[in-house]
Amino acid sequence: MTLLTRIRGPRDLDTLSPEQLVKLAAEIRTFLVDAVSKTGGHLGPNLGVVELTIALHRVFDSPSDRILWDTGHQSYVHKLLTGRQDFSRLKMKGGLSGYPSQAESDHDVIENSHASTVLGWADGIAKANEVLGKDDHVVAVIGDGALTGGMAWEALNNIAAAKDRPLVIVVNDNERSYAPTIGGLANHLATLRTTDGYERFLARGKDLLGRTPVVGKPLYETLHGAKKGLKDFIAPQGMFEDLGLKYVGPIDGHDLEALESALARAKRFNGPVIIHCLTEKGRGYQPALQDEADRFHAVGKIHPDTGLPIASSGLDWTSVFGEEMVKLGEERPDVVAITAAMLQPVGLEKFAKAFPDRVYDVGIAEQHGAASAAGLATGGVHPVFAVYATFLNRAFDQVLMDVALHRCGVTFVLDRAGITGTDGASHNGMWDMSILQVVPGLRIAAPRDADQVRAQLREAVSVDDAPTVVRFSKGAVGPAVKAVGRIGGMDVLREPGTDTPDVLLVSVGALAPMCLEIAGLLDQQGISTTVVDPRWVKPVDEALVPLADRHRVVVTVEDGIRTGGVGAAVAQALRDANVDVPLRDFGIPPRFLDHASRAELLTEIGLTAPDIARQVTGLVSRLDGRFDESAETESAEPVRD
Ligand SMILES: Cc1ncc(C[n+]2csc(CCOP(=O)(O)OP(=O)(O)O)c2C)c(N)n1
Ligand SMILES: CC(=O)[C@@H](O)[C@H](O)COP(=O)(O)O
Ligand SMILES: [Mg+2]
Repeated sequence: MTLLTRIRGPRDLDTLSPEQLVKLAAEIRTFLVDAVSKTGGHLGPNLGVVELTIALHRVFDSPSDRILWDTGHQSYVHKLLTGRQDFSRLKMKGGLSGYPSQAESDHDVIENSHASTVLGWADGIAKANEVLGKDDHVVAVIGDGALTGGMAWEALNNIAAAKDRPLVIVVNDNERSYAPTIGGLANHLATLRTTDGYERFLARGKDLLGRTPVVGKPLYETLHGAKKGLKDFIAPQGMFEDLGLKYVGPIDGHDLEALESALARAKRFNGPVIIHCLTEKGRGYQPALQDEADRFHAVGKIHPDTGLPIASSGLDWTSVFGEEMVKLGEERPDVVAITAAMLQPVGLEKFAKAFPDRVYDVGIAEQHGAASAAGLATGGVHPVFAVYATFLNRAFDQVLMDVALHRCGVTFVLDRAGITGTDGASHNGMWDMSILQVVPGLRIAAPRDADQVRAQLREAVSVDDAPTVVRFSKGAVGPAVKAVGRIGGMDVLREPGTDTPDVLLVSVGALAPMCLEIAGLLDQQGISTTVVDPRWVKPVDEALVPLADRHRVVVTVEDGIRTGGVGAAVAQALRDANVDVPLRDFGIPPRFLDHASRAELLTEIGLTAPDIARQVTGLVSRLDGRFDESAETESAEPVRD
């Protein structure tokens, strides 16, 4: 029986002595390394918040007091202390989410993994408490990386204005996002970090002066009484104080006593207060062989003792992009790159090494990244903004009104496009082909394999008067899919074998192998199919409508939301041309998908070859006047509304 197994809820922490709390922290670290090395997950961030989370749950009374986590990837310890200690299926279907989950616990609030939102939430909950006369506390934990996001400063501006509205902000400062956090804010935090902590100075002063004869005691009280002046003396006026926020720190984020003391003081403070905690990402984990540059921010399954990955994923989409970017960088001195604090995850590490002066890490600031890209293009260079598809959502207006309206030649490379799965609903890159459909002039490429990534990236950066998008999936690249012909701008992947084909199957991006499998299954039903890959899915290829007119049915298959997606755009093009051919569009339902593997989710939403072939067979049978009930069964869609 370990101390950890005795903790069934936060109040069980109250029974532990200081020595037991230190032991508990050690047990939690051992648990995290053992569990997360088996499942994969955010090992580093959680190793860094063990003491902080214990102290938070001892000082505050969750769930009546709200403890909110920015991005939520560092909430494993919070889960362990709030009754969730089965990590055997972490991030897997039916197992614990890798982020807070209201369905899992009343202790959880913010489920989405998009950074920099926690202060907005906290501001709102604090206002609601005020309206309802509730004196519950609100605590927001935000990382130094998330603090570089613009939303955080919009919220701080509001929070600082309400001097009598209690709100505790814990800055979890481990100096890194994936890599070291960039920018003026990071520099300012570094200054504060090096300042002799107010608490430490007082403690040292008390100790030093307390030891001197009587004269020492009054002097200490005098100093303590003049703490404002003292603070000015020992800590430069930080911008937080300039904003009107009480600043407490820096606090050693691994010293339980110091943490509890600071949090208890903040709890009594009748206004917004910032606790600046210094933590170490990956603390306590020094595997023999692997010194992860990103301090084990997000690991796959690893050997716990070496830190090395259990399995390599082979050639992945990200690497193909990264390699081609280096070649482009050599050929095109005007090509520059932008990342939002994710240089390595988006594949720009090699480009940065080759061209250190032509890559910009803007912090977790996608909106700024997009607006800055408009400036870069206007200034005469061609920016390639590499970003996860889901994170571009928040920069939609900048793409529309800064980049597209001004016809800027900017290329957005969207990694993790389509269903990613295990990081939960907010990480699926499922919205880009829908929301970007409405951007005038913007073109979208969906490469189907490695060769097409290389080719379409080059086509994209050759466009200097409009935004271009190249979107591809997460993980290993699928097999090369060769074209057998070309119609307009579209690659023909499979000829129908007849002059009067039944189905035109429009295959989008990485789903090409599945679309060829669908055509094979239809073949077995005597249904002839032409498979085309439009390559550029926006705008709809001019040759697609006349081609559709030569078929009985059009089918589109995309790894994106159906609503407003490629299928919808093709349907509109057919309507605009008065081509009356039935169309069935297959894609992701417009709902949030609970965490599971990509394969499990594709199966659950019916985005598989057998499911689609069955539905298309039913459609064609109906056209032939034969209706086969078994042919069309609604696919299970256990997704959350
Ligand atoms: C809008 C957005 N952009 C990018 C990411 C990817 N991301 C996840 S965690 C992380 C780093 C967060 O750094 P920090 O806030 O300091 O937390 P730490 O991991 O250091 O605890 C990033 C960039 C994200 N979750 N949300
Ligand atoms: C929390 C966050 O947004 C990232 O750390 C993300 O989880 C990484 O996703 P990948 O594992 O797909 O790179
Ligand atoms: Mg950090």
